[in-house]
Amino acid sequence: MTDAGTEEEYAMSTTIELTDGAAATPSRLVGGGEIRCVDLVRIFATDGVEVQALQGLTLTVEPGEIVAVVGASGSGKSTLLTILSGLDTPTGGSAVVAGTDLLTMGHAERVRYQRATVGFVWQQTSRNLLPYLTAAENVRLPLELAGTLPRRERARRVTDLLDLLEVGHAADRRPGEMSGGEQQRTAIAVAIANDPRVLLADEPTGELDEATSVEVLEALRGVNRETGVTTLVVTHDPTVSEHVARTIQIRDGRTSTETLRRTELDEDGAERHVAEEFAVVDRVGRLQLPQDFVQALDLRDRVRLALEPDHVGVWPAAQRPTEEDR
Ligand SMILES: Nc1ncnc2c1ncn2[C@@H]1O[C@H](COP(=O)(O)OP(=O)(O)OP(=O)(O)O)[C@@H](O)[C@H]1O
Repeated sequence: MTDAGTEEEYAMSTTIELTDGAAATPSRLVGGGEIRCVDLVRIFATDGVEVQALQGLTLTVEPGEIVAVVGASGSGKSTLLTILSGLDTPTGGSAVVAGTDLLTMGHAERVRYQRATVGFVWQQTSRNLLPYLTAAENVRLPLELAGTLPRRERARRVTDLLDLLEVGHAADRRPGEMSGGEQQRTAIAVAIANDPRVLLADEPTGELDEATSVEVLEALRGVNRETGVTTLVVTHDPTVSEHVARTIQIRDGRTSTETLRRTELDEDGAERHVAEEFAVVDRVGRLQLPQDFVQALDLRDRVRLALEPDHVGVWPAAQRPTEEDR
């Protein structure tokens, strides 16, 4: 057998163990970023039992981007958002948002971070708005607390924000007198009142019906486009990917795959929506295959691998690839 033959034989018979979830870091994501988490770990210990809610999660969101993080129940979405909002501290790894290191910030910096750097929209409409204040008063409150905008400009700012979120008609209504969608759109106005650099939304459509959810997701997208605020939406709803250019899947406390959407013009000048799926590769080369790929080929335990000049082939271990496959 020639040397080349030996190499080919080696490539053909290489197998990898399919472990349950590999850490994730596409190399293009290891740059700067307005939100940057690297190998983020959060371990909860209750009654002597440890739960690893985040198991080395890596993700970067560039300034001005809107990104959705999607995952099943228990995958670590809320844990991630709670850390990014400064309400919880990770066990390990690093998390930097708008230049603030979330692992080392002190009390005063944390308060400043939560008041000025990030805005939040939570799932429970009741958590976002004070029930005894009108929509306009709710939006005005963070402006008064911050005190950065001159008093005479606050009323104009409130009107502009309510108009941007298309809830100007509800300015004098209390949350109990508004629909769920109107409440969440008002909540977005509250969250961006002080012009934060980053907007975080945790299941913002969780309590809404399908049509209203679309309305709220489009409102988030509109705000991102109009103001340039870097936006991270966390949800279990996979249809969110139709509303944002980048969706990151989270599985077992790690980012696993990404879907990128873009609009192209075909030869006739007509718009065509293209979605591409990427697996996320970490610094040591681990990647998670998408669950539907694993199921479609019944991949389990180990798979056959082959390195080709421009791609890597993956086959069920029992199947030998033909020249055509490769
Ligand atoms: N305070 C806590 N103490 C102990 N375990 C926790 C705590 N918070 C979260 N967990 C566990 O960490 C894991 C991730 O939880 P997390 O709430 O982040 O998931 P999620 O993706 O937001 O789920 P859901 O969509 O159901 O809200 C789960 O196994 C959960 O039980």
